[in-house]
Amino acid sequence: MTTESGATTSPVLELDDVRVTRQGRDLLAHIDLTVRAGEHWALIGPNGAGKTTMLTMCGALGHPTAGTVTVLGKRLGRVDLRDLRTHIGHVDPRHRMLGDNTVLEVVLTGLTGTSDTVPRWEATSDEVAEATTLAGSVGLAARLDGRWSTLSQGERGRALIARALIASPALLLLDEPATGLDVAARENLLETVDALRIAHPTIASVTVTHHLEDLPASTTHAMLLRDGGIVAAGRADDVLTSELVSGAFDFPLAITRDDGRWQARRAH
Ligand SMILES: Nc1ncnc2c1ncn2[C@@H]1O[C@H](COP(=O)(O)OP(=O)(O)OP(=O)(O)O)[C@@H](O)[C@H]1O
Repeated sequence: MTTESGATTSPVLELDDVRVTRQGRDLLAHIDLTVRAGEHWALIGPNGAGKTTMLTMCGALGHPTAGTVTVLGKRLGRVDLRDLRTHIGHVDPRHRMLGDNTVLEVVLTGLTGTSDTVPRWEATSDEVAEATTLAGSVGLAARLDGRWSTLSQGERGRALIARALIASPALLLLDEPATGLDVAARENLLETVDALRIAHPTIASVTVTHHLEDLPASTTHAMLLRDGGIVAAGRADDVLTSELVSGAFDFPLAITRDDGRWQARRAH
């Protein structure tokens, strides 16, 4: 992103020659990534390519075996992981809620960074107002009192996005946000993501998916991963081509983009 003065903003997230080795095997190697404010990256690759491992590094949930991860100029390893995480909103549809809290309570747990309400912690009236506004912005205004156990998968996904946003993160990580959603719920979710990117223009995001159909139209950049390595990375239209995506999935695919959205079919 370029500011009005023409200066390029400093990166929100930087991975420099990252390697992750587990049980003697490289799950990721030679990974470089720079994400700037206002950029929305898609991380795409087949099963086992290393997407989740990479999101773990982006989210400061673990240390790389080699290389560096820097979030907002702070280097992982030099500062406390928990400090870095306060700037990162991580939306994982497999998120486990401990108690059967209401949507409003779930959104407020984004302020305490916990998976349940904290005893004796009470939100201020401003915080409750903000949580209410955010729940409304993801289409949950009528479900504020709805309990987690009664929410649909799509509603849970949207509640988790509001939960992530309440901490005003610089970086939003979305781990397969459309998984398990029916087509209407997916379209609602993607519209929500597009809208929040307009409402929060400086936020940066990284979204993991196997399906190009699950990418919001507001995606600006993409990285293709295969076997723990980068196949291609850069502007979405340069990376999400039939040739490069076919290479990443080792399968002949024809990629089209219509009205901002992508589609992948077998190439004949
Ligand atoms: N702690 C670990 N120890 C050993 N191997 C691991 C560990 N975590 C992940 N792996 C392996 O690393 C590879 C990459 O896993 P990862 O979950 O990052 O891939 P992915 O691209 O997210 O896959 P999927 O699309 O199936 O979710 C897989 O082969 C997985 O089995």
